[in-house]
Amino acid sequence: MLKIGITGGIGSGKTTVCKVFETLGIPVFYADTVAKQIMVTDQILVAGVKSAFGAQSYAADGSLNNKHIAAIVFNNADELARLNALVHPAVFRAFDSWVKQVPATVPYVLKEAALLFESGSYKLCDQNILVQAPEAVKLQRVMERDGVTAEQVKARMDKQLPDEDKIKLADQLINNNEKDSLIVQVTRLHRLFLNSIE
Ligand SMILES: CC(C)(COP(=O)(O)OP(=O)(O)OC[C@H]1O[C@@H](n2cnc3c(N)ncnc32)[C@H](O)[C@@H]1O)[C@@H](O)C(=O)NCCC(=O)NCCS
Ligand SMILES: Nc1ncnc2c1ncn2[C@@H]1O[C@H](COP(=O)(O)OP(=O)(O)OP(=O)(O)O)[C@@H](O)[C@H]1O
Repeated sequence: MLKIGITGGIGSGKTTVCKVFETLGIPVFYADTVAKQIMVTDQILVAGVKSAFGAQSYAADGSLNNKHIAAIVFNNADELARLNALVHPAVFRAFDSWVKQVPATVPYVLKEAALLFESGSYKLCDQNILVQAPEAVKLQRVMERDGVTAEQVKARMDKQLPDEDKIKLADQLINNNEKDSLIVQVTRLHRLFLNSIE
């Protein structure tokens, strides 16, 4: 079974692209979602996050206070590195366990991660896809989706590797702009991955 990494800057549309792969029966591991789940369920991680970012990192019902943590880490590179060092190893382990339960008949799986290249996890994948979109389109999409300001989105964009660097590490590109069809591009890659294992 092939492991295909898929990434893209904030608002590039990587989750949207993954939903198209899911309609073709391809299982997707959503690293960002899993990261947030284990930050609530893994008690060692919970203790680490509280110790690094304060007890306010969690609400009284135990849910994650995303806004509190985001306000700290996206304004301070050292704090972000501290959070990444706590969370990323646990996400790597969760992916390994997830892959083991995928039926052997499945030809390939996708690992969707915002920080695939930055975290080094792309090295453990057989191929990596970069989803691209123009900066202005990404900014507008996230502002509309999350109800946040341009400055808040830019603070995250600044913490991610620029597309010109990601392109050098990617094996496949998907253009998620207003003119290229996602379905056509996903179908082409799906055939390519199936052919590569025949
Ligand atoms: C800081 C947190 C609490 C903010 O939560 P929030 O609900 O606002 O954002 P969410 O997790 O949905 O992420 C939205 C987008 O923000 C960007 N982003 C998230 N974490 C990071 C990060 N560590 N570095 C750079 N960009 C990031 C990504 O583009 C991501 O797709 C959360 O993102 C988090 O716990 N991040 C650390 C874990 C992580 O690195 N996740 C991403 C890769 S596994
Ligand atoms: N081709 C498209 N046309 C119109 N809207 C789109 C398109 N692709 C994505 N969007 C919208 O843009 C927003 C961002 O897309 P999505 O959540 O898939 O991006 P993402 O790369 O996973 O973002 P993040 O890094 O924040 O997790 C969503 O509201 C989505 O519905």
